[in-house]
Amino acid sequence: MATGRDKHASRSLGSTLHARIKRARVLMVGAGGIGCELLKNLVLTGFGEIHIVDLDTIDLSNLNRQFLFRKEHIKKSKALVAKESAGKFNPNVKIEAYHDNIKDPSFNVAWFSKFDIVFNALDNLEARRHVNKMCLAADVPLIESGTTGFNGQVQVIQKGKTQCYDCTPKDAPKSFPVCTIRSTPSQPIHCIVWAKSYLFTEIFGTSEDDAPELDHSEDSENRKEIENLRNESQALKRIRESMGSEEFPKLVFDKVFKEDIERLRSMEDMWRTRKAPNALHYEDLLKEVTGVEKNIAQKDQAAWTVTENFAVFLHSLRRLSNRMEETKANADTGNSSPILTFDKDDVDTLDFVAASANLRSIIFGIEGRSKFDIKQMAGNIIPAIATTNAMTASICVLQSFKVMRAVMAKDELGAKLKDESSEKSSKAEVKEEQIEAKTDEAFSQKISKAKMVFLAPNGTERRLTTEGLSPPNPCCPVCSVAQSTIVVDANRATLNDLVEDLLRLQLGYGEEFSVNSEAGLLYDPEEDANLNKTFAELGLNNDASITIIDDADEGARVNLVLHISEQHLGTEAKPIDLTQKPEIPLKPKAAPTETNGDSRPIVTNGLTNGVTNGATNGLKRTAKEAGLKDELVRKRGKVVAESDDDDFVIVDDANDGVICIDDD
Ligand SMILES: Nc1ncnc2c1ncn2[C@@H]1O[C@H](COP(=O)(O)OP(=O)(O)OP(=O)(O)O)[C@@H](O)[C@H]1O
Ligand SMILES: [Zn+2]
Repeated sequence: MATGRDKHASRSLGSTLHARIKRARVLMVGAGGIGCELLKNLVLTGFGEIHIVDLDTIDLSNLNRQFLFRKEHIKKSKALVAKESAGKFNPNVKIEAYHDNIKDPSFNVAWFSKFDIVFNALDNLEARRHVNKMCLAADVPLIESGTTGFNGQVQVIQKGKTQCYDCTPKDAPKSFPVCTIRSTPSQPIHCIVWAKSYLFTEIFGTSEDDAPELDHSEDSENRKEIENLRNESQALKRIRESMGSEEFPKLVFDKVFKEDIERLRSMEDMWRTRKAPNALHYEDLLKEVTGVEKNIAQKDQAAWTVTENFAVFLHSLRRLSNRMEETKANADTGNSSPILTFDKDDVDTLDFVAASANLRSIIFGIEGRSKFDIKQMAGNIIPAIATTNAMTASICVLQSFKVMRAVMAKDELGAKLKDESSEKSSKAEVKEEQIEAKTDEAFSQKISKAKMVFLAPNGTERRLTTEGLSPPNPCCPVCSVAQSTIVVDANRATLNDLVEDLLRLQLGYGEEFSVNSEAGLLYDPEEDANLNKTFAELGLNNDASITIIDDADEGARVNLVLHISEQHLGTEAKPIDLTQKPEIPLKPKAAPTETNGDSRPIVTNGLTNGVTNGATNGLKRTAKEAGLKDELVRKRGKVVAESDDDDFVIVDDANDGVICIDDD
């Protein structure tokens, strides 16, 4: 019988569901904007055991919405502080915190399978995809959520029953052709991307090729210009070597704001339909720079003049160069040169990018932007809205009740059928598989009540819409796959053993297929350099998985995911073997999923908390169409305790009203 602190939750949910929730073990990945809200909800609902994983530490800019954190927590682990703060709300809940990356191999399939539900509260696609994959492998339900500004989204994912995170394509990342950025900018964003992904990285970072904003797909059409641009980058790299010297700022300035511009200007064809750029002159600007206000860089709302930009450029370049020199001097290993990365909250890097972007804009006759605007644009910032995170987190919990009901239905029916089968063993023997099928049916029925929920602005109001869950996409490269475990003696087994013996001989693969690890391609017919390497040399250790993609023209099979179980096998045994021969169905013919040509769905770059799934029109429907009931607030006293339907009732016992939220 629930008492005290449990009473409200128990009466709202019904004592059976609430009792199960108290025994539930859940995992929450990410303790940021959504995570803080979600953890508070989970703790107050009474989920018995909550594990939190977050790799990050608390930053000043988190405090406005991540309310479990205070000023004194800055630089401390998000996971640990979230545990401390939320633990105080309900001492009956056990919380475990890990300051770690969820992709760490210690969080393996066996670890994931210990949870009843996993909640994603992440901000990037890569981590989301990883958790999606792990939950599929461990057969644990996943509640995926994301927000961008006023938009929020929650998706329930269950292996074999619903779409997974990768069943639908994601929006392509925002990128620009290299030539637009390097030769023919026409908008402020082009100059900002140039300053951040080209100039800054060439001088202080690694290489421009790493920048996701740069799209190289049109390179072959502009071969000559791309060659010129490559030479320019090389020349800039050489200038980088004189960092710290007196003439360094002038060398950089003359290179990128004068010489490169004069070269571009000389290409008359380029400027027939565009305004030609005008180079800037260092000496002219230097003469005027003494007149610039000292604190100009702090005036972040104003558009700076050319001289003001020049002053901020010089000053930030000096600060960044000094930092590089200091890091170099303090570095233990003298060989590798230090690098800096752009961070919107690192004022030196922001000043440099803002001033450089504006100087380039001036050259190309493009309107300048304030430092404040550039911070938003360069940081891909869509402001995080605390209320969106709070609403989204609460929807996650409402959906988790439906999942828990499905888990309960399965458990209860399973126990009942097992009892029956043991009691009346000879007469009404219920076979193991029949029990499995029946309990699975009970689970499916219940989980079908879960919904995909969208939150969107509607004028000055917020609108919630729902959509039924879709079945898995039969062409999904992540969930519509065959899986198996292989035992591997990692020091003896080579990639060739896998390709020739296991895949070709035992499983009948033809010529056209590829072997891929999380890190990328290991083998295909054109890439055979790794064949003689052992699994150990390739870093394929225990719990890693590899994906075999069948590229046969006819009769290609679905992707095969092989989980590695590392074992020392005697020298007389094969160094690699299957534990069980997997059934690998053929790929369906029609391919409804749009892909980018390498069997991976098109992806978003996961801005802010990254709305989870771009492929829906759910936001366009009205609340009525979506089946939302008008009557959100009901009369006091209508308590749905012990009920098995899907009404959620929040009961306020203090005689001041009962609010009943029907989320069907
Ligand atoms: N691979 C990962 N493993 C563990 N935690 C992760 C991983 N990737 C992201 N996270 C965490 O997910 C959380 C996402 O929260 P949120 O989107 O609010 O991000 P933030 O960095 O706190 O804020 P913002 O990006 O808006 O400045 C962050 O705390 C982040 O550290
Ligand atoms: Zn899928």
